[in-house]
Amino acid sequence: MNKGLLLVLSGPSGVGKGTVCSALRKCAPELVYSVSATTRSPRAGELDGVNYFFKSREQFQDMIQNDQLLEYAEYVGNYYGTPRDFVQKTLDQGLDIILEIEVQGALKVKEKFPQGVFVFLMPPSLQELQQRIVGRGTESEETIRHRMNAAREEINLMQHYDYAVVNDRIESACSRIQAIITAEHCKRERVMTELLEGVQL
Ligand SMILES: Nc1nc2c(ncn2[C@@H]2O[C@H](COP(=O)(O)OP(=O)(O)O)[C@@H](O)[C@H]2O)c(=O)[nH]1
Ligand SMILES: Nc1ncnc2c1ncn2[C@@H]1O[C@H](COP(=O)(O)OP(=O)(O)O)[C@@H](O)[C@H]1O
Repeated sequence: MNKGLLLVLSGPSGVGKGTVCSALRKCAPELVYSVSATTRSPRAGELDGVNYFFKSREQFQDMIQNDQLLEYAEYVGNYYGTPRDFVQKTLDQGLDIILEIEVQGALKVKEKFPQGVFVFLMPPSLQELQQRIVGRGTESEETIRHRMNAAREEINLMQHYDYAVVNDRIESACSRIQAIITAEHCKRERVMTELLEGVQL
């Protein structure tokens, strides 16, 4: 059986990763979403096991020690990580899975899974990015400053990704990501066909 596609959606905080993922859930319901573990406190409305698995620092350290995370990173004072088993099981079932993670973690996944598809979500401008973070109203002024500094560094790492998608309009960003998924499936099917036909690659 063909393995599923591992899609990594990354980009600076506030660019709209969560929003685009929510929209993708509606227009691409066949995609499976990886739920991360984090030491950050839940925001209003966030549920354990749905938005994140909320962990203490000790619990998170245990997950690291027991090799339960595919990758993890410290981001603005908190740990975030991808539970490994769920990703592996989903791919083994031939299903596509999407990881919505920050840039350091994405680059670690790339080392382990170079066959993954790495998509960098870009803001239309840095000014618009700041407006989105401020507009969301979930962060203090100091955290916003940290996140904007992190964003500048993260955008510099865009060249390590397979695709850059501008999140100007949510629907457009979703369509672009869906087109990438379709193209990657076609590419893999073609490679498989050529291999089966004994074509020299
Ligand atoms: N490396 C890594 N980053 C993650 C993971 N889960 C979430 N993140 C990223 O951590 C950053 C902060 O997430 P969060 O506190 O929820 O803020 P928000 O995404 O800006 O709303 C974002 O860039 C997330 O994409 C994960 O499992 N691993
Ligand atoms: N294409 C867009 N146009 C305008 N606002 C957007 C767009 N995408 C996201 N937003 C807004 O930007 C803010 C940050 O989005 P969010 O999905 O939380 O970002 P991230 O998950 O990357 O941190 C939210 O208030 C969201 O409603």
